[in-house]
Amino acid sequence: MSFKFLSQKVAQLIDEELMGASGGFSVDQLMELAGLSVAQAVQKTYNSEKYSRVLVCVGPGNNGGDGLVAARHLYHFGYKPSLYYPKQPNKDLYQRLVKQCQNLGVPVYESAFVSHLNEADVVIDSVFGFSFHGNQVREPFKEIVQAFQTTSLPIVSVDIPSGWDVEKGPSGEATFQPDVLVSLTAPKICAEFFKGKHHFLGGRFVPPLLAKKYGFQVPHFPGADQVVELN
Ligand SMILES: NC(=O)C1=CN([C@@H]2O[C@H](COP(=O)(O)OP(=O)(O)OC[C@H]3O[C@@H](n4cnc5c(N)ncnc54)[C@H](O)[C@@H]3O)[C@@H](O)[C@H]2O)[C@H](O)CC1
Ligand SMILES: [K+]
Repeated sequence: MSFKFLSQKVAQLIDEELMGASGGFSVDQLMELAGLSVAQAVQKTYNSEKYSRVLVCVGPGNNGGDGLVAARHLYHFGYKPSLYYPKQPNKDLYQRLVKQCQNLGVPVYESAFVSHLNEADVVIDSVFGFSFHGNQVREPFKEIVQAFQTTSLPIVSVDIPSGWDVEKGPSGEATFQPDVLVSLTAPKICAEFFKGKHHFLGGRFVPPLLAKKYGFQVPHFPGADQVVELN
């Protein structure tokens, strides 16, 4: 199936429509399904024996929220997740998601990123999603993206490899290639520059009429899977 890639603007419009009066979803619901997709993509790709230590890098927006949800599911899937969360917004939803992880004994780190990275087997990049803008990554996230540039660990990027231009792709200080990309709702234009091993589509919540309105199709997801691998 040929795949339509969404522009940043359309991705934001779809997000708003899904969470508006016509869509009826709450952000909690979409984030829960998005985060579950990410956890399932990790489980399908990385064996929890060999890749048990998962460092989830959490950004300041909803992309970060997806990572918080994924961390919780990965714990229940038998992984040993930890959170690197250097800038925790004062927002009820994120605070509840962190609390849910802390109740499972998931460690939450706010500094010494590289030392925690060296303790991990796989890294989840849930720093920035489709609202990233500008060609400079501001601290405290610059350090994370710079480490993504040089680490030999497998990286799983949620929706957008963080620091990439949402449309132009690798740019400036973010030219790393994640092993896995989990596009949510539909791939964004930058996904055309993805050269990693596995491209999954997650976010199994798009009504066909909404997809039709924005000119894309929802592919067949196998059984009860929350992700489908795109070729
Ligand atoms: N329907 C869906 O597809 C859903 C997608 N989800 C996820 O939500 C993100 C988009 O979330 P949003 O809160 O709009 O923004 P981001 O998380 O992408 O990050 C924006 C955040 O980052 C800051 N920022 C922007 N540019 C920079 C920069 N150059 N340097 C430093 N900081 C920057 C900005 O201030 C914001 O705070 C989407 O990608 C999906 O992952 C939902 O979870 C579920 C529904
Ligand atoms: K990301």
